[in-house]
Amino acid sequence: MSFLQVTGISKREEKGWVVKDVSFSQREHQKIAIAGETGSGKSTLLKMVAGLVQPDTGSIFFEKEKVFGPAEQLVAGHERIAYLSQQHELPEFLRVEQVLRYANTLDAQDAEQLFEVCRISHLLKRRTDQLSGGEKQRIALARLLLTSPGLLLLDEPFSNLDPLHKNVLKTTIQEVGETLGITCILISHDPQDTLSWADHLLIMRQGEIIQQGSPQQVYYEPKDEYVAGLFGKYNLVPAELLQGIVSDSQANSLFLRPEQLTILRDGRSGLRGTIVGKVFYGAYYEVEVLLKGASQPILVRTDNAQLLPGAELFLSLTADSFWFLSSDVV
Ligand SMILES: Nc1ncnc2c1ncn2[C@@H]1O[C@H](COP(=O)(O)OP(=O)(O)OP(=O)(O)O)[C@@H](O)[C@H]1O
Repeated sequence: MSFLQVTGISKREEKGWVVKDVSFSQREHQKIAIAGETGSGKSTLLKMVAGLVQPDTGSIFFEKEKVFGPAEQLVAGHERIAYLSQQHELPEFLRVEQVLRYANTLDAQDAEQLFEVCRISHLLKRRTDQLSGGEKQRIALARLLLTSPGLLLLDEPFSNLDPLHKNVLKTTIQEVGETLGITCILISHDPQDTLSWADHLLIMRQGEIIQQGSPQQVYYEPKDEYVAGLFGKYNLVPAELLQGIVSDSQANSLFLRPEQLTILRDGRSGLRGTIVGKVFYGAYYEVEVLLKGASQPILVRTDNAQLLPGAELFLSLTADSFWFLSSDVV
């Protein structure tokens, strides 16, 4: 049996199913991220895994033992599973070291290492009302880790953090896995967080897991436009524009991320088009190209600052393989 085995769990509230027949498994040290639109059931799923919300059906086994819900035991939760919520509440007007001392189950050396990993060693003498949001979040994380969990569940840990604090916390979470050997599941809205960190992604919609796979699979081969849109911009090139370029095109449209197209200024082959718009994003430009015969422009990523609206060009496809999607709007 897996490290974590979730089988057929569901949760119903007044308005209907919030989580519906969800099953997945996790190996020790495997990094799983959950993505999905707001209200798709991500937090409820994670709280059921933590033993904080009672599932209506199904079972959760962690390290071969059943995880009981709050209706099945006196104190909600599981002592080896830690859940870091979006609202990181710390007791007020205490020194950080006092807050941490109450939670500590580690010896002094291990606790010190943990404070280093969480980058809070310099904050121990501060009072909890003298901390930034990012510092509070790292202390709340350290407080959970002091209980030596085997599984750490992170529910939108980066929400409300500025880029600087977010980067520190991202590095911290990376090191929590590597240095302390703790297995994590992370919920995040931001594709940058999930794609770069996870080994495996679970995509939720209306309480169900609708796709799962590696970040590369989900990013380049999304099941539908809902999944595609969760991970950034994309193009659907109609099959009729691809004749002579992609031989196996079906009735569906070719799915391409903006970086899977290359602009050839002096080309003679590929998809012919005209630049109709251009936006600067710092590290790159995004140009809108209206293909010959198309009604909607497609997006192409480039670092060429010289390309201006009105320029005619050819686009070559740099995708390793082709992925087709129905272009029906979901
Ligand atoms: N205790 C509850 N009672 C009634 N409805 C609930 C309860 N908890 C969650 N819901 C509803 O279930 C749905 C899923 O909520 P959940 O918080 O799990 O989604 P989410 O994907 O984590 O959303 P977000 O990204 O906004 O945090 C929402 O429509 C929410 O309003």
